[in-house]
Amino acid sequence: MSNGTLYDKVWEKHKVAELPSGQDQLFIGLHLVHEVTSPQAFGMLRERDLDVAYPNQTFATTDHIAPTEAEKRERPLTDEQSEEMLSALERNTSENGITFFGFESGKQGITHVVAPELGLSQPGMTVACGDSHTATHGAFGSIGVGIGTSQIRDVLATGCIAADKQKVRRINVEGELGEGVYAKDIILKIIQDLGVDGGVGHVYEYGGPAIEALDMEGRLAVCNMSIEGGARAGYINPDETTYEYLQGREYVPEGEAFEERKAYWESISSDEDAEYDDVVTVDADDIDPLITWGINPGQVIEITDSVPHPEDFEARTDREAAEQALDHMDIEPGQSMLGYDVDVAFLGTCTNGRVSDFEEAAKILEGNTVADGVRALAVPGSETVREECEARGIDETFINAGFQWRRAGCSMCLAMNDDSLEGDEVCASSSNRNFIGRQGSKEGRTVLMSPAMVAAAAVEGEVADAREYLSDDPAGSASGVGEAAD
Ligand SMILES: CC(C)[C@H](C(=O)O)[C@@H](O)C(=O)O
Ligand code: SF4
Repeated sequence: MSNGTLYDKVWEKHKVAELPSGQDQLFIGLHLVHEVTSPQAFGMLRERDLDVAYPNQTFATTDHIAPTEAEKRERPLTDEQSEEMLSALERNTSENGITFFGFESGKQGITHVVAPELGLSQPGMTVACGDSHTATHGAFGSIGVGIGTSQIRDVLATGCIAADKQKVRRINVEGELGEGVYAKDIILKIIQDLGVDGGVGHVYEYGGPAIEALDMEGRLAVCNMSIEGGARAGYINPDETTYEYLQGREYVPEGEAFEERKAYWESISSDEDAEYDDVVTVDADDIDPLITWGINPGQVIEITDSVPHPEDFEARTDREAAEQALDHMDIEPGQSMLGYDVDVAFLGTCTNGRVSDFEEAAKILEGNTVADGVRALAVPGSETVREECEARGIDETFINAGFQWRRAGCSMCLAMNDDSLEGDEVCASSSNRNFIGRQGSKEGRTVLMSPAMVAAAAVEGEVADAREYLSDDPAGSASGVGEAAD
């Protein structure tokens, strides 16, 4: 194929058959499993006396229910439902010969953090997981899809799913990010431009100079939130950054085998003259840090802008959503989000729980302390991330600033463990969803932002512009930054 996209090529290589339904039977190369969505699927296999078809291509970890306080990891877990899910996963994986990265393994963490760092996610693969953020793995140039329970059953039993091929939208991110502006801001900007439903029926191919300039961790953050933009998956063509990242990782072959694999990886990249169903351009030069003001990730503004009026939206549904958001967040149209009081600062998740995220935040925290009354949580995305941060002394910066330094898991991203908002607390969060009730309290309020912005909010006790802390000019002020960015 000379004018194909990566999506076309990888799809064709994994297509087993066309089904009478019109869907394709797609072979899945890597199946990732966690404790929340898998127990029922394993149960279905057991009922039919079926074996797991490809145990060697299936890897499990525990993340959503994982307690993040070391002493709460003792078994049995105090929360009965969590203990049940965890024991079920342990039994299901050991009975079926599936590798499980549990607490004792030293590799436990969020599925979408663990698989990339171990080198399990590789270019040209199809990756499936019973989790909507499986798009994350597309950062390597793979097709990562979130699947439901019956599809988990299908992958376990046959290695395949029935799937609809999507259209491909190329998103060119031109220019260069300014200081204090990150991958998270790129994806929030894309969602602001295209909307939370803009990607429906599509996968997003991200490219252009600003994407190519991102390291793998930044690319993972961008692809992670494809689903928040409504896309079925999101990916970035593999390049030297990808190959360099992969080399030497536990599940990546070495030597000649690596070179062979690399030749395949290069062959599946989108061709220069690939045809797309749609092409969109975003200019990275113009992006200021973004923060959400509402209750979905599309209700987002640049920090230098003010909260919109419901009348600014054309569609009635958007106007109503804006009214509901203003009411829930207790904010007024036209106001700035700068100065919005924050009770909790939460740094972690499969979007921004990697070493570089903690590193960026630590630059802001160095020599500063968390504001009085702010509860600040740093939750590494995996135990490997935690150990690396500790080896480099990054944890010290957090602890000295007044953050709690925790063990790995999803934590307050959706509060399936003990980490939860209380009452109408406001949380400055590096996560990916700000839906009502998402962080464990119905009245709780979530403001999504980059890790650096979370750190600045923790120090100020209110939403702040992290760039003030990064300015070389010690006299640099918020207004100075604002003027420069206008
Ligand atoms: C619990 C899980 C199924 C869910 C998902 O699918 O994404 C969770 O990870 C989330 O982020 O909301
Ligand atoms: S960190 Fe959040 S978004 Fe990611 S898998 Fe866990 S709950 Fe889902």
